[in-house]
Amino acid sequence: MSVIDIKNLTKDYGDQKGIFDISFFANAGETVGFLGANGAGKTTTIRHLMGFIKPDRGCSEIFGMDCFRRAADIQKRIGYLPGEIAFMDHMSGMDFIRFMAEMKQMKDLGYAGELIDYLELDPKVKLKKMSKGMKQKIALVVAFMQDAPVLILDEPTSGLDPLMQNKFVEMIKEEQRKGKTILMSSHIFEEIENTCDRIVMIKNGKIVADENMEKIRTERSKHYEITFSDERSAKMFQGKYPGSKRSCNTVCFLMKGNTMELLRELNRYEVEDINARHQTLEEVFLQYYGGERV
Ligand SMILES: Nc1ncnc2c1ncn2[C@@H]1O[C@H](COP(=O)(O)OP(=O)(O)OP(=O)(O)O)[C@@H](O)[C@H]1O
Repeated sequence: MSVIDIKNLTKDYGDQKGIFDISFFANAGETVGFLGANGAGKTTTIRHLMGFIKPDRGCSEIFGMDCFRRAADIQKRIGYLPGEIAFMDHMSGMDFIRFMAEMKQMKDLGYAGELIDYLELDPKVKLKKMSKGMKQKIALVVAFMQDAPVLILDEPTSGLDPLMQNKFVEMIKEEQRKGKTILMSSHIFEEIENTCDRIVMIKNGKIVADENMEKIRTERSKHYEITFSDERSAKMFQGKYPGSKRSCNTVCFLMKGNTMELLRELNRYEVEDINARHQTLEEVFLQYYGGERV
């Protein structure tokens, strides 16, 4: 059953800006990565889901409720992390967390306390004195603290250092174990690769890909970089692998399967070095969806 359902959603800001005829869903317990470059339309879509924007056409639903008409009901049931956080600067982090807890009619702040400790956050500091990363941690606490069944996270790791990004990935894995439905926007492939079941890609306000992560993982090729002892061998080898690229003695190419055949071929040359790795998610998308970066 789909928990989040977006159907033909359109918001036209003019000048080809906005989102156009967007449809996708997130099933119960699924983590969907919503990937796109700056200005692609991620925040606009997410703000529709939160009921902040009235669509020009189409609709979005969460738990079968129309996101715009039932905004108040929906917001209560969603852990939301906004892309840009409008903080009350005079408050301390803890004041803000309490304020948000009251808005959500939460009584127990026990889980919020656990999250504060986990994220190594000092919530006594005034918001106006907090760095971007500290504010992002506050936003994460607010999004996760009510243990909501649905999490909608707009660029959740923005401003976090690598250590905290790893901690965030662990937080997501814990939520997945609890069966949460998660929609998470990002322009960072690695973040999505490590956490999501499915990837929806948006470009210039339109959905250009909707792929199962497992399918991408099994279908991706390996990237080989082979350095030969001399340029002549590199040229001969390159001739047998159309599509490969050569620079001096080194040949690079993508290949799926057929490792034995490759080893037999390499056996005929003097090889100095072999480097093999899986294609990154970014490379897979560039291969399938055109040469432009997302
Ligand atoms: N209220 C608005 N009025 C006019 N144009 C808008 C409005 N909100 C967004 N846009 C435009 O719509 C497009 C999509 O913006 P959106 O914020 O959804 O992108 P995004 O994918 O979230 O980008 P980013 O990664 O930079 O946050 C952009 O060109 C933006 O300038």
